[in-house]
Amino acid sequence: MNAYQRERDRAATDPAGFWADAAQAITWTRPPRQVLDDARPQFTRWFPDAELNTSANALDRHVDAGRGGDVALIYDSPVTGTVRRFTFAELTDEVARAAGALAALGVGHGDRVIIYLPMIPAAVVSMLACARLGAVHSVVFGGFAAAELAARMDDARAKVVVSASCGIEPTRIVPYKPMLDEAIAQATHAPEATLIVQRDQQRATMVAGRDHDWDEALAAAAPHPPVPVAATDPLYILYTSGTTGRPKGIVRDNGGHAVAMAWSMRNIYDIGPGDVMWAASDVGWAVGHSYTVYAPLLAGATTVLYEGKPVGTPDAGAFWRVVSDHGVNVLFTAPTAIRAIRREDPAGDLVRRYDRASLRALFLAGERLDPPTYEWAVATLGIPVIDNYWQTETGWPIVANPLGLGLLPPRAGSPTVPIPGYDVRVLDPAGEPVPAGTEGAICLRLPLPPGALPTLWEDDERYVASYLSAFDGYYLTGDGGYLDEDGYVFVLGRTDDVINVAGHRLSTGSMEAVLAAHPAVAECAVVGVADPLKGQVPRGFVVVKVGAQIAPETLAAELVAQVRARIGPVAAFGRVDVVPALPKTRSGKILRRTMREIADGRSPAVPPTIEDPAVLDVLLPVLRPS
Ligand SMILES: CCC(=O)SCCNC(=O)CCNC(=O)[C@H](O)C(C)(C)COP(=O)(O)OP(=O)(O)OC[C@H]1O[C@@H](n2cnc3c(N)ncnc32)[C@H](O)[C@@H]1OP(=O)(O)O
Repeated sequence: MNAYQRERDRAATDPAGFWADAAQAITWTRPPRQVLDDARPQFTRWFPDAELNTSANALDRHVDAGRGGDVALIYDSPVTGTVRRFTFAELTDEVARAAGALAALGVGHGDRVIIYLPMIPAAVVSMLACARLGAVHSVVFGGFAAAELAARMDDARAKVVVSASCGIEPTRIVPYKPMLDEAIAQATHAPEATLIVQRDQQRATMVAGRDHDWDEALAAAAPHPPVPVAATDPLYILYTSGTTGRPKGIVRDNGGHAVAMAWSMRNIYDIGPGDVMWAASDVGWAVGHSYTVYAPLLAGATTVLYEGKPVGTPDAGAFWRVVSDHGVNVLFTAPTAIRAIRREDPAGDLVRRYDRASLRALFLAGERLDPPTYEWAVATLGIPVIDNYWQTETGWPIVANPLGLGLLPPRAGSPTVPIPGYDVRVLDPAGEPVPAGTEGAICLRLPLPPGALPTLWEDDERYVASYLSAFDGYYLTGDGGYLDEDGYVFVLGRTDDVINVAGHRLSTGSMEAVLAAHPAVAECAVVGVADPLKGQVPRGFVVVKVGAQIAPETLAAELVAQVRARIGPVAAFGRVDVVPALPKTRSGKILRRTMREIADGRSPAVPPTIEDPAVLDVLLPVLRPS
């Protein structure tokens, strides 16, 4: 029996003992006596009687252990030409002062703080400052527009927003502050105050009495000590797209999260004190939360915060330059980033230009890892390339090849095996496990392990309806796939209308809501179609109202602009076709899956309940231009 099998079996047969041992990696202000509270099986709570502070575990603990001079955070920003290193002592001091500044604005235990920032140190600092106060942060990715930001402010009822004057994209300055002002104007629960990082590239106009300068506030603040919180208290809310337009507020607790992060660093990513981990994901995504901010610091490792892109800042060698400059041991990114690099540097000339001796493994997640990208990375880098499958909801890998426990033989197309703590089952529509090799719904037998979502923010009902109601006793991932006879997991893709664009999970429903709001649109559908770079991109199809006087190209341009303005550039919504009708079932359900299959060049599954098959014949040349 190998180390993986031993850990997997122990987590399955003795979860309390397994996670009690894992909890030893954390410093508790009140150690757990109870590991698992399963009294309400749909609402498992981990370490229900324990107390800790996550920020103290990520920072102060390492300073107290004499490692204050070790580097905690490297900020590398090719877009500003800056590299800055923070030791654990310096980062602790900065975070304590940021916590003091937030406290001076009235933020305390349980209050919500929205963080809308580019990839600058203030993003990491403000997340950890919230954690220090026992406040709940909610980071919103900068590529979302004002309406999306306002929706999150309202749902979280945020007291304070931390933001910046601008972000810096390779070809333009993105003014964040006007977007924030617009969101505050739209929100029904406007925050009481904001803390704004003024960047020299574009300074922001401040609203007197509401907006406070980040640098000045931190300089004036008294350092705040860590506040012990219940392990079950929320650490953060991270909104993610569901099938409807309304985002889901994924809740992460403090205790289970800290334990899961620490366990995963050692056993999956093989990272410990003194190592350098670089998760090249925006902190607005789950990978950024878990593996750019919390997990490396909890493990006492150095993390890299990169304000740049895989290509264009300045070229496709950027990732290997960062690896070489900072001695990165493990790089974690999304397949789309590797596809972008490969497209510009197919022969790997730029890869070979840099010393990558430190790099032990490349982890990839966020979307399906297509075989050509995997094979290119293996051949070009000559190190293990490890697919890992998880979700914003789980916060850490469900399926991976656990480097720290000893790599298992990889199998093409599989992210390998379920991680200890996750009981992965594939079910048929009746909820029965299917035989090996048979496709079905990928589900997780309850309870979910520590670190996975305990519920949705103030919405237990939606949590149950979204994830737990399809099959009694199981969490529904929303992905389809199969297990092979050796338990390797194969993930085939979403079974609902959620799409994945460049590793960003997006709702087609929210895009359809924007299209439907146009006065000339009678009906619409948005489907995700295959894209060689981004994995998927959304395509819109609209039917105009009888008598609407608008040229199709004008309507299309207006709709593209409106999706960008309402959802943001992250949607990558660039194409709308005006069509005479949409294919539907007799009960009126639009056949989005059939449309997607045609657009992707596959043989479409046309249900016998289709209302008018002739509609598909008319759509064919639009969906699949020859
Ligand atoms: C396992 C759990 C999870 O799945 S967590 C999610 C994991 N996913 C990820 O980490 C995302 C991976 N993807 C990426 O990091 C990016 O897509 C990479 C590969 C770096 C490419 O970035 P980029 O060239 O900006 O393309 P994109 O498609 O992301 O951007 C689309 C438009 O949005 C813009 N944008 C992007 N970031 C920001 C930002 N922080 N602030 C403001 N705007 C932003 C981009 O400029 C781009 O705009 P435009 O359409 O070109 O005008």
